[in-house]
Amino acid sequence: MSVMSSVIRGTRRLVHADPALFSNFPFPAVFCRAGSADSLLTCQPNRKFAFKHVKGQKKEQKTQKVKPKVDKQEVEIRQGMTVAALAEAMNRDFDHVLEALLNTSVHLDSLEKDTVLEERWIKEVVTQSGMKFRWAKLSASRERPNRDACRRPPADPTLLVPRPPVVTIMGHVDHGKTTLLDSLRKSQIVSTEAGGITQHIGAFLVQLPTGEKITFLDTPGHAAFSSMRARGANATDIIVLVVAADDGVMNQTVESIEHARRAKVPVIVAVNKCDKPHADPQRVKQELLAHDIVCEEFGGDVQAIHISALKGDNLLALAEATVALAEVLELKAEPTGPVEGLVIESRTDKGKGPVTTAIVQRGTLKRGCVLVAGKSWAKVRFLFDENGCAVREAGPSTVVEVVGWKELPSAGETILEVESEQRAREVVEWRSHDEEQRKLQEEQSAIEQKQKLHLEEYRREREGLSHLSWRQRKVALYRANKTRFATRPSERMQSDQLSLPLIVKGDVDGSVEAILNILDSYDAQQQCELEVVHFGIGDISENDVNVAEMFGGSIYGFNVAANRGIEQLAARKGIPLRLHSVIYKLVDQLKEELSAKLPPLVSENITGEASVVAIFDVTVGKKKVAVAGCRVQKGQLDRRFRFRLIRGRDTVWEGSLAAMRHHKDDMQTVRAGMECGLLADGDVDFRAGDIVVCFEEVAAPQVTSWDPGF
Ligand SMILES: Nc1nc2c(ncn2[C@@H]2O[C@H](COP(=O)(O)OP(=O)(O)OP(=O)(O)O)[C@@H](O)[C@H]2O)c(=O)[nH]1
Repeated sequence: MSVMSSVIRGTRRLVHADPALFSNFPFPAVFCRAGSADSLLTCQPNRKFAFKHVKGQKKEQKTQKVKPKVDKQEVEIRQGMTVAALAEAMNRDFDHVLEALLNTSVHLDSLEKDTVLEERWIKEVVTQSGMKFRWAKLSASRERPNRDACRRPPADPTLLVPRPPVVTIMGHVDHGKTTLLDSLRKSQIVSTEAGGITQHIGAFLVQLPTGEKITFLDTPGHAAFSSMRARGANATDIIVLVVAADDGVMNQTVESIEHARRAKVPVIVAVNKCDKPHADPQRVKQELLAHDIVCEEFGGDVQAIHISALKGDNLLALAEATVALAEVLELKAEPTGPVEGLVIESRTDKGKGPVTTAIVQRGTLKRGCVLVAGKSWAKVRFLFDENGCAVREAGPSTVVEVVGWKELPSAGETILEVESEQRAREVVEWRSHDEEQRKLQEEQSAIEQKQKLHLEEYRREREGLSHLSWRQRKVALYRANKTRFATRPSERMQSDQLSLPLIVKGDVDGSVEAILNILDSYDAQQQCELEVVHFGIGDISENDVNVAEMFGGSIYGFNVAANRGIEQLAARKGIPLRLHSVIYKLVDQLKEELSAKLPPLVSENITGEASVVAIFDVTVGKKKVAVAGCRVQKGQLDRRFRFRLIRGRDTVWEGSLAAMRHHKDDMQTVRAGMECGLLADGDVDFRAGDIVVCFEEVAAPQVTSWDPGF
């Protein structure tokens, strides 16, 4: 129960009080009647209540005014303190802070232990409690010396050695990227993929008969994974743009060209499916001109190789073109010194723990190296190549799986080698601190903004109540706020607004990111709110089910499993558990779930129209009522349906009929060309010349207006 409500409900009864009487007390005071004697109940900082007789005690009050100052308790305060932190700093409890804010504009019932308080309220609580505040030496901690790790300056050119190109294959869905990668590494990935869509970034090394090497990154083709592709492009030296010769330039072909341009990466065109009867490689090259990809035969510098990924035709020519371009680019890196690289993908492996696919960009990665990436660090325990074989080291342009991370770094993070575990901890700690400070500042300004709005609202509310006494005003405000309290997060489920809280789980970081990116496009909040309350990597856990239960939400998993126990738990709690391995099926089901939440759409089906020809008065019981004599002009009138009376452009009545007759017979339906008498259910002022429309109300299921684009 809130402090305010406990006050009003009489736990501490309010009687009239003159504020001047207790202006000297360190804490808001309230009067109450204790037994028969009028007593003043003051709430002292130590939260013990002291009773003092009011009658004839002016002398005593005067004495109090000149009381020598006692040493006030000092409270260390800082920006962004939560209610709990302030209470702890004051050595008081949560209720004490609430009570200190009782007569302020702060909405007490919206305060939780972890609510961040505005600076002036922190000060208010301290001074109201008869204490004094001292700013904590926050600035010292905020201005901590930067202990971050960063990339080294460019290497001395004499230390650089040639390195293999890192190549990303991009292109429109189904144009043959996976088949091309598959042919290049002679494996069978395409047949094992769920739904035929590549799900995460892998990588492998191709060696030409002449000894040159190429590192290929395997980038998913589906639209949902575009951020993953963009990341691939950023780690890449060359992009092989696959365009199907029978299909030509499509949306994602253009998107891939844009990625390449943004990342300033040169392109080689692989005109694929040239074995098909309707293949037209010339058309592809012409269409590419419109996107500033000018192939060599049109006088440009972009190589275009005609291939058949399926049959393996001309793949060597493609590889040779890649190596030739790499030579022009003079790709070099420094193989010594601290390692620098990039996380291409990250996932949690049941046996190995947090694992990343990483591309080495500088230095040579070895077992035992200490790495940092984002806010996690690793002492490299194992390195594996694309075939799952353990390797001792990985030089520039090599992609390896790194095992040994303490936490899972995110895809796209920079990997940097540091000298020791201690240094890694220091970097991670600094980054966490830095992020925390930044978050705090953002939160603080958001809170201040919110509180400003609250204050304005509060002032507006008070303006209307200025004629009331202090006590009446409090009661009125309390009553007015009751409705607002009813929509606190915990009670929001009772509000009219439809909502679908979601828990999203995925196998790898990139999958979760892809799903969240799709959810970002959700724009049907006015129909049903969609709120991701929790997301993460890994199989569905008991915690996920509990969170879903708490929020009344559904769990969506992508490429993850739920064991029998979890399934049973979810079923017992009535939590929808939706597991998918194909992204568009997941989205389809989400759209279905959203649509199912919407109320049916009621539409009107007009069945007939009649014109009012004359009005007759008939007696029903003792009452005279008007019957409209009509001629049906179109369709038919049906007594069971609803009717509308139209005069000129206005609708003057809408409702049901009490009776519909043809001559003396009660009719269920009356068709076009027939005459009938209509008696409305209720008083209706029919007039000759009015139009009567009969319509049926049809309820149809509503479909969410959200269109994620596939
Ligand atoms: N005839 C012919 N078919 C091909 C060729 N390359 C790919 N295909 C077929 O085209 C279809 C799509 O190929 P994928 O390799 O899955 O295409 P993708 O671009 O990787 O597709 P996503 O992973 O969905 O982005 C498959 O049925 C392949 O067998 C080719 O050179 N010739």
